[in-house]
Amino acid sequence: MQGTDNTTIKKMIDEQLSEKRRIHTYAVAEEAKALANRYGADPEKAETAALFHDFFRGISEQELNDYVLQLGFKTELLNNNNLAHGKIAAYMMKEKYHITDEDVINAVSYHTTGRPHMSNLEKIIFLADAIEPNRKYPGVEELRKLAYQDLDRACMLSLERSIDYVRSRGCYLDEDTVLAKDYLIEEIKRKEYENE
Ligand SMILES: Nc1ncnc2c1ncn2[C@@H]1O[C@H](COP(=O)(O)OP(=O)(O)O)[C@@H](O)[C@H]1O
Repeated sequence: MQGTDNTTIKKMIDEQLSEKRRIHTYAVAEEAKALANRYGADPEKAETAALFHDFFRGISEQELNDYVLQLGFKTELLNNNNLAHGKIAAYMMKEKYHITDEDVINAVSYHTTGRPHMSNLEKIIFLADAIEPNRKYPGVEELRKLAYQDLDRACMLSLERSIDYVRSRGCYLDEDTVLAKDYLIEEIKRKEYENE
């Protein structure tokens, strides 16, 4: 794959990320590789996307807002690192680290929200982030199990939970998650129909 190699990215992680984020990042990378092997995706690409997914999670609010404005992201991303960090990482992967693989870049860009028509790699990164072994929240075990049984249904479950969680907190809900869920409902129905 073109661009900065995974060994170099790991050195950057060791030097620049906090211990907690480093542990989470490496755990997502291991989980993503395992899911890639399970579903026939490329483990090296899965690792690259996982290594970058939270690389810009720790930037200051000022820096975050500068990126959002400079890059022309929607204003809802201002002061919203939950939604902005993946988009910023995706941009920096291309511009600074010369990663050219669009699937890897999209997997990072949409790892928080999901989106309709997600590729297998996008689904894998979305789920690996949600189920890596350090994650502890009600229902995580059910999702862990489902992730290795049915990629689409596992994504659906996690998307539904994200929507409920964000709504319950009264926060801005990015529509990509709702659109991703609606898309998967139809996709699951379509696959069932084809298999009948
Ligand atoms: N559609 C959405 N709109 C707003 N917030 C969301 C949406 N989807 C997820 N979130 C929230 O974004 C936060 C960050 O999630 P995530 O990117 O998975 O964490 P991290 O990248 O740090 O591992 C979570 O608290 C989640 O509830």
